[in-house]
Amino acid sequence: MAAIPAAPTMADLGSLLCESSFTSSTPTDTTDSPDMSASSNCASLSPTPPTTVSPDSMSLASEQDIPKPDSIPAPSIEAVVTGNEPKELLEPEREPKPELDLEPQAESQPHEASRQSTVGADAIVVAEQPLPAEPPSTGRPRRSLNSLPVYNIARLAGTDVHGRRRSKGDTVLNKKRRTTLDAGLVTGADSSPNASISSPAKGGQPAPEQAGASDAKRSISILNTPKSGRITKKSVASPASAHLTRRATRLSGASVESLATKLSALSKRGKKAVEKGVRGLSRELRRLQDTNEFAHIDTRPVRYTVWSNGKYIEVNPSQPIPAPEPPRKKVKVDEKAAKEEKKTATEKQEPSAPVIKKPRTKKWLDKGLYAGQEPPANVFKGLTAQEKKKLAQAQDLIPTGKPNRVLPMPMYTGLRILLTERDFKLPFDVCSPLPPGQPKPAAYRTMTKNRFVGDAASYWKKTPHFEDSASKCVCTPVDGCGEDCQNRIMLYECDETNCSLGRAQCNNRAFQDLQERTKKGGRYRVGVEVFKTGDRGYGVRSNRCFEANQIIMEYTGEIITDEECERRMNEVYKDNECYYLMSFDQNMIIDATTGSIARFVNHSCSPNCRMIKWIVAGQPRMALFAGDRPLMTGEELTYDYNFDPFSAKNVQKCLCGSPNCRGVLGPKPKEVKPPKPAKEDKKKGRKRKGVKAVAKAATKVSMKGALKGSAKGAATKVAGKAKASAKAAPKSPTKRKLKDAFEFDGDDEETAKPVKKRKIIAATGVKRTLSSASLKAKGAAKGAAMGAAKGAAKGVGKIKRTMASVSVATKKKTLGLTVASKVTKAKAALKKTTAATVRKTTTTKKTPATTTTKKPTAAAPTPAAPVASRPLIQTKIVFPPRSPSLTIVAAGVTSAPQPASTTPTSAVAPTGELSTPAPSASNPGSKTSSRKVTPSRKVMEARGLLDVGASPALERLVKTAAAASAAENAGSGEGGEVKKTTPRIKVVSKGGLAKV
Ligand SMILES: C[S@@+](CC[C@H](N)C(=O)[O-])C[C@H]1O[C@@H](n2cnc3c(N)ncnc32)[C@H](O)[C@@H]1O
Repeated sequence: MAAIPAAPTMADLGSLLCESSFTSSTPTDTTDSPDMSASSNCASLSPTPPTTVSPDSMSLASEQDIPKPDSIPAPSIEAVVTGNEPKELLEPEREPKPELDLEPQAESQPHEASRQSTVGADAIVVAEQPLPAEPPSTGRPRRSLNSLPVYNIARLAGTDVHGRRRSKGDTVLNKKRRTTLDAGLVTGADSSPNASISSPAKGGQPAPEQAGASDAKRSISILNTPKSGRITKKSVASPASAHLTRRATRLSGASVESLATKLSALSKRGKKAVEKGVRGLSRELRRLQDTNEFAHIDTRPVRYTVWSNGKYIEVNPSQPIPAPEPPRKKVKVDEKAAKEEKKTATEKQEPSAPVIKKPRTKKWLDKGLYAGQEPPANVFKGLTAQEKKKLAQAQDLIPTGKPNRVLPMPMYTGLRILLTERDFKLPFDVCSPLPPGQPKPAAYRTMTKNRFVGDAASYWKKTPHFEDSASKCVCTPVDGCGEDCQNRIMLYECDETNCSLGRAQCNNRAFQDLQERTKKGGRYRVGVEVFKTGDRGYGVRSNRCFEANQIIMEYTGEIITDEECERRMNEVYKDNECYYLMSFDQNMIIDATTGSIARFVNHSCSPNCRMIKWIVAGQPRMALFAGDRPLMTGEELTYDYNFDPFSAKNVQKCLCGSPNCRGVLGPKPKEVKPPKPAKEDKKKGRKRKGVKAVAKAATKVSMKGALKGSAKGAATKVAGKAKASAKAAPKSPTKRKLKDAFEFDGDDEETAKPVKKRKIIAATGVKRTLSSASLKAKGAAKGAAMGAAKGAAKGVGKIKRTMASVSVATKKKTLGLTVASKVTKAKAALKKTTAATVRKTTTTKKTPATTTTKKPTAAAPTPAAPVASRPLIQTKIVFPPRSPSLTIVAAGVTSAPQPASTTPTSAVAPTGELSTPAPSASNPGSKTSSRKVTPSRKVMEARGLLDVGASPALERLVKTAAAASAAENAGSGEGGEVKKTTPRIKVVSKGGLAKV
């Protein structure tokens, strides 16, 4: 029978709709039931459009037994384009039982929703039950079947929303919407190939019908199953369901032909009918065609309608869908705890007395930043004598008694800052350590206190310092062991045994301060930390601020003898790259290989710290002190090693980076520049007027006289020696060995020889210099009237100045020698001193060294008796020969003074070199007073040693220096004007120790 494609057939529309808009909602699971998967289908899904609008079964029936469509009472399976079809378009309504709503699953397949919107309708495939065994013939001509209104234009156009059935309360739509098939529940039905909608086949339908029904079932199954889009392998594999599979694929994701395309395939009449319906839509509605609402896309979750064991179970739509419960965590509940909780909960529930909440009152800080720190009742308490003096003068600073509650100054430091007129720095007390995780040096044994090893202890006990440190200073509470404290000058720390002042008044207790500061520990109190430098291994930095001259940390280690040092160098440390050996005292060395972190302090040619040796309670101790300027947080701490490399191969390149870097770790080769400073000095001297100028001139004359006089030999010996070496150094440094270039005379006799030679040369030079100088000093011959001794003394003074030799920074009352290493000879020490002090010649008065009469030794130009004598002592010691590889860090440990913490000295050379300590007055408390033997003020003034009107402090200074020089001479056995001075002074002369 030929197909009549004139009118849109039911199958066409069904096909169209099935293809375009439906997702399956079959009660069966195609995967579970292969039969079912292939058992239902929309008849119209057949690729070939059926010839009739009736379902396939019908068409098949009509094809086979040619039943008249009219005679068909009801199709066994009817594809209905649901909606509110106009009655004239609809078949006489048959109540489908059950009804399978093929609800589009907009949620899961949005693209289908869009297709649906295009088509604008849902479709319901109704499986009518029971199906008649034989469709009764309606008697209607078959043609009339073509015009059966089996499609719903309104539905297609999407206007069925507003249709009658809905307005009449028809809930079909709702049912449809909420109908889906629960695969799980249908499983039972799935097991039966004829279950559910396959029931029509049960009726023993003829094979074709059965096949058609089965086909329809398959179609439905495919359409309705929620997994229709996911065709299982089984279904795909089945050739019978191949086309279904394709359909399903198209349904699930293939592009859909537009409505117009579909319509074009319709017959004329069908087209007209459809177009009529579409045209009938208002423009607004047409615009809304694509909306979900228009397209009846329900985005609500799909409820399920189930078929269970052949029964249709309708789910109550009003029943809310229970939200899927999250998997419960298994919590171990302690029963007891649970019971208690219950109890407390019930107790809480019991009505209790209403709690009245008190309004909170804010607590205000009413005393400023330093709340709780009341100002001291007595503002003078805790101040030094000098500070008290100042405060008494500065009435403004004395509190009125009315406490300042606004923003008080730091209670115990503010006044000090004001009194010392120091700039207030913010933040002054802030500790800023390095963050954690810094590289750390290899583990080493630390030692917080020095320990004598071997013979070192007995060596020490033999030294004069051991006894002398007990000598009391004569400071008064007014001075408070300031700069003039004899202990301070001698570098002996005050304590109860050698200082009559109490702790509060004495400012010469640096090591005690250090101990108090650090005993509680903590980074701020310690104030320093090791850090890794870029190119010099480890170093030490400050993590807080330090005042100028403040003690920072102690250099501790094992105190060993020179012999032991050598042994260690040769045996223990022979492979070491770094040595932590510090020349300490005569025949004593501190080995900090086991020691404090001070050993990591690096060298700088412009240091910001000093390493100074002190005698504390009769024990030698060494500590790092801040230089003459305060140290800021984060600065690397350095001091001048005055490094003794001992041989050329041990010379290390200096990487300190300072502008005046000497280039190598070692003493400064150009330390002494003989003529230039002298010329400058002379020029400066000529410019002076008044008393100073006269004194200058007198000095020149006296020098001349001294040179001519009988005492000239003695006076010029030392000066000449120094001059010689100074001259020799720059002359031909390349021709000489490094040692010589560095002015290391060595400890043995071999090295002593060249010194003598140089001395001779130098003496000539000095003569020349002096003679030329004296010639220029016209009219200064009055000085010749002075005695030979005086002349000699003055001559020495002049020589010293001319050759940039020793002078005293009298203005600051500090004097002494700079560093001298254990191997540095007296001459080297002398030159060093002169180099430091020559820059201060403008303020130089008279050198106390001039008190020496006949034969000033190398110590003569260094007036600070105890301090100056130390390097001399060292130089005279004959050290055993060292291994050439021996490298010792020889630090300048003996020269710098330790000024009062509140009154920092400023006697520092512009280059940052250490200043020389000032000698103090003779110690009246000492066993052997030097008062009797020191020249009187008048004598010194007459000799030009002291300016007229000089301060008593300066007078004391010069006296001490003079005494030291005299002692030097006395020790040398050559006699002198001053025979004895303070018993602490021990000088060495020609290899012998002598107590003066
Ligand atoms: C006492 S140690 C100082 C701590 C050492 N940086 C360390 O890491 O252990 C002395 C050695 O440090 C090095 N050093 C110190 N200061 C230096 C500088 N300015 N330039 C080059 N090397 C320096 C030298 O190797 C020297 O022998």
